Amino acid sequence: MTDIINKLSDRLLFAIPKKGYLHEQSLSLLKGADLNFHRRNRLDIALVQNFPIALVFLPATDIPKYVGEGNVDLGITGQDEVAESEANDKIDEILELGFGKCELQVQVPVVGGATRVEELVGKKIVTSFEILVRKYFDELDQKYLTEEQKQAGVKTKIEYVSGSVEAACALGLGDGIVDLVESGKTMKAAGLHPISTILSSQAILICSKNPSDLSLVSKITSRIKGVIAAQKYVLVNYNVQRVHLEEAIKITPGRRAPLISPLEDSEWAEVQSMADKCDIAKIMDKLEEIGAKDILILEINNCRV
Ligand SMILES: Nc1ncnc2c1ncn2[C@@H]1O[C@H](COP(=O)(O)OP(=O)(O)OP(=O)(O)O)[C@@H](O)[C@H]1O
Ligand SMILES: O=P(O)(O)OC[C@H]1O[C@H](OP(=O)(O)OP(=O)(O)O)[C@H](O)[C@@H]1O
Repeated sequence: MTDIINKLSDRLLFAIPKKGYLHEQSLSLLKGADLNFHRRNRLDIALVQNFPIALVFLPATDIPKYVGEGNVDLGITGQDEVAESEANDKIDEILELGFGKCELQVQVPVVGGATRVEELVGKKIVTSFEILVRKYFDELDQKYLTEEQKQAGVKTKIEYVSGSVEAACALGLGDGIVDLVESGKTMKAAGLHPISTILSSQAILICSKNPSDLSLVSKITSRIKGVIAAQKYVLVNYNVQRVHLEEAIKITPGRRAPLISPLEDSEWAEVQSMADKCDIAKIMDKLEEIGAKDILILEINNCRV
């Protein structure tokens, strides 16, 4: 351990979620960006072999604090965690990473629960997002509590729990909860439904205000951008009769323009173009309709766009 710590000076410190939803995808981003490291068993620091970078594995919740205070230069965490740590002004959000997408929602029992969020004012809410929920209900309290209630010191009570928030209503701990929702399966299984959304979140790359090596931050950022773009796009390759080329270009306009190459048969051309992965089924249907042949969809390993 001490030998690693001695090697930390002069290295850019990059915080990675050590477990949970953001862990695996953060590791695959590092792999795609070709940051090679070996993490020794149970050690939360790993030196990157091909860059002067040290990875520090920390809970996603704590990463905004470390980056905001400048103890760590770069980090991956959720937008929800940055907001909950009130770190928005202390860090720079460099890049949305496109994973860890979820919503922070106010949820109540389907049977017998409140129907509107105003009905929860003055009651008890259970959450792991104490700060955000306090702010959210302070505004509602201001708006919906009567003057007499305010003077009597009535407030919506926010109760912190560290996990399994969805169990709170059934156990009688709260009248509603505020928790993250992705597929909605956890919420549904607990007999809850959402009545309001406080924020939408995804994983982000954040940077301290004074990173130790700005040019290395830019380099890592553009590598990570390349990995994300490669996941977003595919390469479409097909042959089409020249009489249909104009329509083909409309279907696959590419990011700048498609590459058109002549074929031995002068009535045909080969077209190559980048396309959004999520549109690909529709694009293939349309290409078939204009008689395109030999349509190939190729994964992109990495790119700079
Ligand atoms: N179901 C989910 N789908 C997508 N993203 C999620 C989901 N749950 C959490 N996240 C994102 O991952 C971040 C970390 O949440 P997670 O529940 O994995 O925390 P953890 O590291 O396991 O535990 P702790 O809350 O103790 O830090 C959240 O702040 C959020 O940005
Ligand atoms: O909408 P879903 O796809 O069901 O995902 C939402 C669940 O995921 C997270 O919990 P996690 O698994 O991290 O466990 P936790 O309850 O202990 O935080 C979150 O707190 C929800 O409970």
